[in-house]
Amino acid sequence: MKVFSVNQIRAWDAFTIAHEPIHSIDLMERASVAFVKWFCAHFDDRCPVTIICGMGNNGGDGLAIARILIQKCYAVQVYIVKHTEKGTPDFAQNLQRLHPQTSIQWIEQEAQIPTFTSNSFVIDALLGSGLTRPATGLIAKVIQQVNDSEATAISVDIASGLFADSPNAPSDVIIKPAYTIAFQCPKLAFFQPQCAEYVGEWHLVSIGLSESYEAQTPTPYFYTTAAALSSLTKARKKYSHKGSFGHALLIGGSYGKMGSIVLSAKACLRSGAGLLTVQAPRCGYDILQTSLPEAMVLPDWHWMVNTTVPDIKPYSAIGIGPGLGQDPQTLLMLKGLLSSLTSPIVLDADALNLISKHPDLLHSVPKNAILTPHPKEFQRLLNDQWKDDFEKLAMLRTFAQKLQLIVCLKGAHTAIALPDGSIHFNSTGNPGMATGGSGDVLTGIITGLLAQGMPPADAAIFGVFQHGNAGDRAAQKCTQPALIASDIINEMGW
Ligand SMILES: NC(=O)C1=CN([C@@H]2O[C@H](COP(=O)(O)OP(=O)(O)OC[C@H]3O[C@@H](n4cnc5c(N)ncnc54)[C@H](O)[C@@H]3O)[C@@H](O)[C@H]2O)[C@@H](O)CC1
Ligand SMILES: Nc1ncnc2c1ncn2[C@@H]1O[C@H](COP(=O)(O)OP(=O)(O)O)[C@@H](O)[C@H]1O
Ligand SMILES: [K+]
Repeated sequence: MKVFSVNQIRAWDAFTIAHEPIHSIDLMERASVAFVKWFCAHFDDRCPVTIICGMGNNGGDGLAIARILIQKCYAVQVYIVKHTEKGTPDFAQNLQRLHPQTSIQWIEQEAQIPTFTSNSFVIDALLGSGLTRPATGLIAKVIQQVNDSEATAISVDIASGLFADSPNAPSDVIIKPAYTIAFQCPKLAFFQPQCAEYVGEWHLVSIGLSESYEAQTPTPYFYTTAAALSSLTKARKKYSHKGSFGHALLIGGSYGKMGSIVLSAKACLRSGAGLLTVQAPRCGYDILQTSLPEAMVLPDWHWMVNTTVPDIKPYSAIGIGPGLGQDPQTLLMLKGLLSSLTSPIVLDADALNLISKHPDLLHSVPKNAILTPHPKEFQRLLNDQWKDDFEKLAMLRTFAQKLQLIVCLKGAHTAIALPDGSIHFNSTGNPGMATGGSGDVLTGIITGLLAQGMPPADAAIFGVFQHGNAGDRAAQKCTQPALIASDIINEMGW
């Protein structure tokens, strides 16, 4: 799914209005009906609903939502903040459409701001994607009052005061909703850690905007959905054999850190690789052979760390990094490996940290190599610091484009930057996965997919998605706090 900027979303609305064709007031109705459908499916009519409206189209949505909820027997109180003389035409029309007996209160001064009770829902329709400056004055006071209350806030399209495509200042006043119900497509802000408390749990509702506009309008940003990946899962042919599914090589582990490479190795096999060889220091030989009899082991002559450049001819993909350590001899091995590469590679953890310490190495990383840093590792690779998450994203994009690499910046909504300048935000995964070893599992999965011949960009996007999916299934079984990396492996399968 494409992620559009506010300007593109506005053009998308206009395109739909002109080409469907549909009146803008009817499009607003469609949006409001979609919001109410979501709301009624989640909350019954026992709790009072307060709707706070601005005078733009977001406020117009709020008024239409009020009308539809009243028809459905919800107890609704409407407040309108008079922040301008004249509302938009669709706001005005929806105000007219409200039943004369609807309880409407205009807020023209601070004393008219209500207190919001803890058992109520506050539907936030003050400001939407038309935000041009931070919220101030009366609107900011209303937002503050909502945030100070214990009411459950639900934002229409986007939290009031939150910029969709650019960073807010830390002092900006923004609704902190429990939920955001966004129309048609997510906003860039939904994927930024710094916006988390201003987004809450977000859901998309379709309002039937033009499919042809979506298809023909370019954007660097995408949101990965299961539907978009369905063509990547292929049934195995009846006469296929282990040689049909590639031979992966994983290099990692060091004394005290053998668990990492064991986790990667298990995940690699579960991703469907036909054969797996693990190169590890000799101290890991018994550990690997015992814990994972399905894998072959290539013991390094060194007892504690990896030092030997492997003969890479037999392997269709290589993954290096989990538990690797940063011994000077390991560094030499990594240098040798990078200079002899012919197959696709995943670089993770200490392989990335070694490259950070020896930045010249970055230039021997081949095109389309997949790097899987968490934010700290990425910051070390960049040797630079970002001001905010939007700048981090821009830096990620430039880095991947300039070096022609695939970079999976891990975390909630892992951002996968491709050499073509696109960024793909993941839609699966949960905070239960914030536990040691989860990243090692991902390295194994992507290496296994590469070994089977999946193109690197697909392997990164599909692997990250399936890793999160398995993590979600695991969390459902054992709860997020109890989840450990092995549970992700046990839930793998697609
Ligand atoms: N046909 C459409 O365009 C549709 C629009 N929809 C709704 O329309 C919203 C966007 O509507 P608008 O573009 O009218 O934008 P808003 O409803 O966000 O209102 C912005 C208006 O307030 C002013 N404003 C901006 N920042 C302000 C601030 N900090 N303090 C006070 N006033 C401020 C702007 O100058 C503008 O006039 C979407 O978020 C969505 O809720 C939906 O109804 C779907 C269809
Ligand atoms: N809050 C979260 N939501 C979703 N996924 C998460 C979250 N925290 C961590 N993860 C995922 O778990 C993995 C953690 O990787 P990493 O930090 O490298 O861990 P480790 O080095 O311990 O293996 C990444 O794939 C990341 O996307
Ligand atoms: K809003």
